[in-house]
Amino acid sequence: MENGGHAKYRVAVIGSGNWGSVASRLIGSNTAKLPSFYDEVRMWVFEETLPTGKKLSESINQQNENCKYLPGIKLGPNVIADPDLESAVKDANMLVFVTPHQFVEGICKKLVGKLRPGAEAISLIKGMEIAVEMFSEATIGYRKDKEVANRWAKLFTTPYFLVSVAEDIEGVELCGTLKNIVAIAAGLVDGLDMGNNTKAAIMRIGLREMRAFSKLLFPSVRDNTFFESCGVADLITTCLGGRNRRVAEAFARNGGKRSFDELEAEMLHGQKLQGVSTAREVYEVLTYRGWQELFPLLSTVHEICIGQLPPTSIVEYSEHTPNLSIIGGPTPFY
Ligand SMILES: NC(=O)C1=CN([C@@H]2O[C@H](COP(=O)(O)OP(=O)(O)OC[C@H]3O[C@@H](n4cnc5c(N)ncnc54)[C@H](O)[C@@H]3O)[C@@H](O)[C@H]2O)C=CC1
Ligand SMILES: O=C(CO)COP(=O)(O)O
Repeated sequence: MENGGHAKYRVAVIGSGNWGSVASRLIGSNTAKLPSFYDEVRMWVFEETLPTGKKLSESINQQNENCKYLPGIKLGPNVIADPDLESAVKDANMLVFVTPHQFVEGICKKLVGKLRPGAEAISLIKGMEIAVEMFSEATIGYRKDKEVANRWAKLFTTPYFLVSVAEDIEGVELCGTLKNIVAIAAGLVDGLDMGNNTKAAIMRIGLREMRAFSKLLFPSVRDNTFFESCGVADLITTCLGGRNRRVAEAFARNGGKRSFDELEAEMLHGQKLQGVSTAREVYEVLTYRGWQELFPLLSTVHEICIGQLPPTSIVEYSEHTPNLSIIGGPTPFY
């Protein structure tokens, strides 16, 4: 019998970028200790050839380290890189999705019919400095089944990484998604040397728009979710230190003359920005629903990213947007 007659869980991580590698290390450290999990964690690697000519997956397995996306950090002996998606997931009953969001659809299509019956999945949100074991935290959103949510929390929790659960899948997901747009706005403010007061204002307005947009789309979204780690804490950390912020700062310093794509490739060496594409996707929703004027910050970020407005518009949008008093004042849904 497995685990004294109780179910035993096998984990596969789908993705091996910066956060994917951190997550695999964290999970591997727990599965090695917890009897209800198999030790081995398979990490699917989107295969790349390194400048040395070696395959990334081979290098990870030889060095026990992802030299491209998380250099200098050992992943743990039970983390195995696997470039074959089907082989990586075939025995797993707990799947951790952690790829840039633009690749998820293609990956899911390839997984159709390949998974174990009853396999559960989670999509990861936030937490970066934990690779060097600095204190951090995260939130898991769930619907109804708290026992399942708690099992996932157990898989991730360590003394330096605290994981809580919130019964609000949409709210947790939207926090993690929308804050990347606000981080672009924060980076623009940095690139324009506008200082901390302006940046704090942008973060506050951004948080309000995040909450309002989430609640308009999904009335079930809870206010409290925005005070969890996935909300205000994730927003602050991304606006202070993240990749979206950093590239947006460079974009503003270049007066918007070099594109985000170009700066991403130059500055991130294969890592991917999420804020620019998310801003576009959210803008499509805003346009479709006629909500643009209600969300001037979210709209303006997209218009700046595509070169329709200059970076300075991030603090000028109130002049362009007739309905702007809404940002400062109460509305039915803010
Ligand atoms: N890095 C962080 O601090 C955090 C990241 N996240 C989220 O985790 C997700 C993954 O981000 P990271 O692990 O940081 O990735 P990353 O940005 O460090 O690396 C990009 C990854 O995409 C892969 N890739 C490139 N082309 C691909 C393709 N065609 N198909 C599939 N994969 C491809 C690369 O091999 C690499 O693994 C993103 O949605 C991100 O927003 C969430 C929380 C924290
Ligand atoms: O949470 C993150 C991505 O979703 C991390 O933020 P950055 O990509 O801005 O570093």
